Amino acid sequence: MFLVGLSGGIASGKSTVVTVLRELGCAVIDADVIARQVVQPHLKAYQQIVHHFGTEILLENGEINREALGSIIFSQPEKRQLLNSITHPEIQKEMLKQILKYFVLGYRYVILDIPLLFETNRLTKFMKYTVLVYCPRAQLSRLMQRDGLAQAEAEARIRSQLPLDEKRRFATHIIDNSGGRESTRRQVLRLHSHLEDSLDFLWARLAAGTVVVGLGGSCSCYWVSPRCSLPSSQPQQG
Ligand SMILES: CC(C)(COP(=O)(O)OP(=O)(O)OC[C@H]1O[C@@H](n2cnc3c(N)ncnc32)[C@H](O)[C@@H]1O)[C@@H](O)C(=O)NCCC(=O)NCCS
Ligand SMILES: Nc1ncnc2c1ncn2[C@@H]1O[C@H](COP(=O)(O)OP(=O)(O)OP(=O)(O)O)[C@@H](O)[C@H]1O
Repeated sequence: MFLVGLSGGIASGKSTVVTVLRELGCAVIDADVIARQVVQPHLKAYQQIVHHFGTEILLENGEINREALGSIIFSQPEKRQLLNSITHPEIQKEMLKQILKYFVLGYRYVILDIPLLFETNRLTKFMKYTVLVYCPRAQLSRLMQRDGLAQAEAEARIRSQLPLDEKRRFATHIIDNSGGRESTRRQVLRLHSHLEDSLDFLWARLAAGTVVVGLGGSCSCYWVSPRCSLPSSQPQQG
């Protein structure tokens, strides 16, 4: 199995791209969703956040007030680093669990939607491909419209991340989401064909097979070969 990192800037269109990839049957792990799960009350990250940011960032029901926490961290870089240092290790642990789940299910590749993939660049070395969803000109207006933010607030959020033009340098593939949704969809279809055609998953399987063959003898060869010959990205039965 190989990993594909998908990233972009805030409101650059990652979720829009992921929706198409999911329709095509791809396995996608969404770091934003996991980031919400790991701060549920009574989990370790939640307790650390309350300890450092105080009970002022809680809603009446005890959950984290994301709007209040967002206002703090997008205007104060040192608080943002603090929040990242609390949440990112928990997010990465959960991502690893989900990757293993898809591996066991037989997926040939998994797409990891990670907004800060290029900022926390130690993750990129695990990715076979890195895809950037790019739309520098439309980003600000889409962000303001989607989240109902004033221009200054939206600009602060964009500034809290590496500029899209710098991220371009790290990406193996670019999806330009500056135009209409149909143009983006066509680019996603091309990316999907490329991933489906990729034989990189074979190396991991052959390596795993070699180890099993070495350990277990001839029946392990049978375990390796049928899976290698199946073309679909979908989980393979049996
Ligand atoms: C600050 C929080 C509470 C705001 O929550 P909210 O529901 O308003 O936004 P949401 O989580 O949907 O994030 C929206 C986008 O903001 C950007 N963003 C989120 N956190 C960060 C951050 N620490 N630094 C820079 N950009 C960020 C990303 O582009 C993300 O896609 C939340 O984003 C959070 O807990 N962030 C820290 C965890 C994190 O780094 N998440 C990003 C995925 S690794
Ligand atoms: N090609 C497009 N044309 C017009 N609007 C678009 C296009 N792509 C995305 N949008 C809109 O722009 C906004 C941001 O897109 P989306 O939510 O997919 O970005 P995102 O990168 O997942 O954002 P975030 O990381 O901040 O959650 C949404 O309101 C979406 O409907």
